[in-house]
Amino acid sequence: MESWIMSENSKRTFPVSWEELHRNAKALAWRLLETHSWHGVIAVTRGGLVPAAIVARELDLRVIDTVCISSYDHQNQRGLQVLKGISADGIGDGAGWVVVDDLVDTGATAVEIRKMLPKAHLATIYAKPLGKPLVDTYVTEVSQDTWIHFPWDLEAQYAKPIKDGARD
Ligand SMILES: O=P(O)(O)OC[C@H]1O[C@H](OP(=O)(O)OP(=O)(O)O)[C@H](O)[C@@H]1O
Ligand code: HPA
Ligand SMILES: [Mg+2]
Repeated sequence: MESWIMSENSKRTFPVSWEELHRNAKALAWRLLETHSWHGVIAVTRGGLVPAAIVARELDLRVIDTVCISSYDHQNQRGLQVLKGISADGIGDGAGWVVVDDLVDTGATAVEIRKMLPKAHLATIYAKPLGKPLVDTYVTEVSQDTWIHFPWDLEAQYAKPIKDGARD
């Protein structure tokens, strides 16, 4: 179930459950099915790994490559590092390939992917306004001041009652 909380740094916080992530990744697969017949999936690690697995399963794609890009330490953006480029042969400019990431925020990662794979189709589950123009397909837009917490970064724990100010 969706819920919104304000964190200490006054960003909106949007925790996403496994179920919601699965549902949204399947929604992304439906949109991609309508767009094209794909050669394969390129996952942007690490956040794109789980969404890419779900998309690959739904579209029956068995060829999966990764690009490894890192630019945040928790919520702090720093210099973007490309840790690994494309590995598979024959991907070329990316035409016919779908690149899957969990979200686009400022768009810095998407810009880097466009440099590597100018003709690839870039798909994310979530999109914030700054990065939205850089992706071809996404499922859900959230505001720029929202921080999305993905299920792999969460654990179940005690939550204060709403009356005590924990939630909106
Ligand atoms: O649009 P941007 O401002 O570039 O932000 C989006 C990127 O940031 C996160 O990755 P991160 O660098 O945190 O690495 P991770 O996927 O390993 O968590 C996220 O998974 C996207 O790839
Ligand atoms: O909102 C976000 N959530 C998780 N990782 C991120 N990386 C950039 N923005 C985000
Ligand atoms: Mg990432």
